[in-house]
Amino acid sequence: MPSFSAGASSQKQQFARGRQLIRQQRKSLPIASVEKRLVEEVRNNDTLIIVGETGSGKTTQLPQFLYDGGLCQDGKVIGITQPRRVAAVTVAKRVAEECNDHIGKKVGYSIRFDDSTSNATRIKYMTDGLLLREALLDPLLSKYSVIVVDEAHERTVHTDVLLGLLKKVQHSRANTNKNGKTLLGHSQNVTIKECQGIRCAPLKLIIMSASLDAKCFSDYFGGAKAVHIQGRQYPVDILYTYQPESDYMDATLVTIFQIHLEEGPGDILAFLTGQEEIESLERLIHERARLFPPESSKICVTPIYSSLPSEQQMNAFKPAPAGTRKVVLATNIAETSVTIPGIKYVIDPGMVKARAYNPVTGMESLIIIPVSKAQALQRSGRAGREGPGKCFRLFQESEFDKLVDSTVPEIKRCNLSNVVLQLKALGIDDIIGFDFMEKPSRTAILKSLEQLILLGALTDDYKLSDPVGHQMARLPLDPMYSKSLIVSSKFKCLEEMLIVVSMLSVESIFFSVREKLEEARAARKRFESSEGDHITLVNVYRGAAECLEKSRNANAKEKTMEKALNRWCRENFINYRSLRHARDVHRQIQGHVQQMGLSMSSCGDDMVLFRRCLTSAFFLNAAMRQPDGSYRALATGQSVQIHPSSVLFRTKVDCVIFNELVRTTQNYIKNLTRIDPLWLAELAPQYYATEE
Ligand SMILES: Nc1ncnc2c1ncn2[C@@H]1O[C@H](COP(=O)(O)OP(=O)(O)OP(=O)(O)O)[C@@H](O)[C@H]1O
Repeated sequence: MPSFSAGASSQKQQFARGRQLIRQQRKSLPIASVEKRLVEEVRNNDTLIIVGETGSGKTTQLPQFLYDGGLCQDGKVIGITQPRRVAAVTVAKRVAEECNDHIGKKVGYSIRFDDSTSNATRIKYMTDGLLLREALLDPLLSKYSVIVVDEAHERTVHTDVLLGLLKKVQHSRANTNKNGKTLLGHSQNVTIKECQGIRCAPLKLIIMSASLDAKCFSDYFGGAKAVHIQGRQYPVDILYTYQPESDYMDATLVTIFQIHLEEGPGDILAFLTGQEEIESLERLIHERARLFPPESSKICVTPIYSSLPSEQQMNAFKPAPAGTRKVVLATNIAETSVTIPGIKYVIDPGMVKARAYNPVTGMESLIIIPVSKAQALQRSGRAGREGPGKCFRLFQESEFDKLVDSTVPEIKRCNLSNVVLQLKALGIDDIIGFDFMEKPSRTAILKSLEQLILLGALTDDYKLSDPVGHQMARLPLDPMYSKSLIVSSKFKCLEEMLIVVSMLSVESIFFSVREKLEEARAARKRFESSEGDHITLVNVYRGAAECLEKSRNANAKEKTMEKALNRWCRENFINYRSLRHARDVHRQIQGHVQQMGLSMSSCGDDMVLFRRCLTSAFFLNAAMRQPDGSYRALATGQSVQIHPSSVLFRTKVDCVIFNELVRTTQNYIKNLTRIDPLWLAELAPQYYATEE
């Protein structure tokens, strides 16, 4: 059938209709009626807390109001931080569209490894982690007139550090105004020097969310004013189950099909806890959908989770093909801020994967726990954004009442090494005395200081070491991974370590399907190394690189090469999405290490050298086999088991290093490599050597 395109005049009409629609939508948002008042409040208060229902227009409208109200004079920028990359990108694109402009001009976004701003950008969406990094170079954040910390209720570790830092910056800028000279940190010369002589207008700070405890934030900011925006755009019906659900995955599957068969048009958004759950549910949906007669309406599934490459994440935001119902399977990255077009139904099983930390042992792990009331509210708020919606909570109403109001701030349940390293790099020396909104425990801070000294990032008197500490602070990675790259450059195996760090930053490189378990096992055998998972991952990455090299040599175009890689992945039961993401991360980190001047080198087939290097980097995560067959983590004394996904599962190696501890029914260690226990004292004498 021939395809037709609209003529120029009809295109113009369509465009005008689109603009008209956006204008109407903006006008109908609850926040629109209080525009003047909000701008006034921001003028009159240096710090303001804004609370308003999900979808009331806070994230997209407030920055535009402030821009129109003249708060970007003198080329200053309004910065809006988001806890998640996907929100920063999609909201910025929407606001650019509302401003009838291209992204990167008046409105832009900046996230790690992806900057879409220019000198013309006045409204800048970014992740909170990125603003922290900017503060390393510009301690007064002098280009910003206003900073909006959005979704502050999430209390991610970055948000909490940022709040403490912004409080300090506000104070410093006020003082700079008076004396023309200020001091942000207590001891770092660079910071003092850079701040001298800069005169900045006071920094306006706005804390925003649909579900935050305004009093708690107001107290922290010296009695800051809180403003409540009334009203929501569309109603969302909340439905609960009559009975408790024992298997939330199965309950989600059943609910998806119940909606598909019984409810009117509209897309579905279901929240799961991680990539593995999402991929397994995706398969189950496809299997069940095949049982329907071919003429019935179709389902199209799009996953969205943090380790999915950005352009694949964006598929969730595209409309489903005509006659199809879109089912978005998401982790909590789609829980706040985002508007996914088409979504009318939300399914919330009420569970989330969260970080947990034991400050005494210093061990961090991931556990699946019930969501908080604030999270449940945010999830239901993803419906009702373009029309009335429904939220199916897969638990009883009485269970909802038992949920905690808000999640324990991440800063209280994570390893603080990264936070401490960043604060040190910002010139803040007294970590225990730092004005955190909620102080992490003293034990946790001391533990991380100790870890950073052991990793060589801090000197014995708690100063950032030169060059290692400074280099580690520049890498956007967990300190242990940053250290592994620096160490590997000395061991002359940076190439291999770069692969390992990239592959470890994605979930589930291997996959298998129930009907093809044997085939998958055989395929995996081709990559397996009896030395452990790290070398196995290197083998997979190199196998993929060889496949790409072959098609490059055959002069294939980029698209054809990707297709060949996709095929190779399928044949080898490798997760194509994860591998692509790993290649992406690889490219980005490679850029960083090259900038730092680390020399690229490969150990070739000398895997003893590489295992020694792994030992030297991850010595804090070593475990020894016990007579009963279990393992004991040497740093913490915890009893652990090898995870069934490891190539070393069911082997009897004496000593291993590992990268991850997962707590389910027991403590499992994942991503292991066999090492010689004698290497520990030799390569990490600061930790293992005993006095003679
Ligand atoms: N990408 C988009 N496509 C279509 N409509 C959108 C889009 N982004 C926002 N909207 C519309 O703008 C409204 C306001 O969105 P906004 O993100 O500003 O609300 P919010 O108050 O910040 O919500 P939340 O607290 O959930 O982040 C949405 O409810 C929706 O109607």
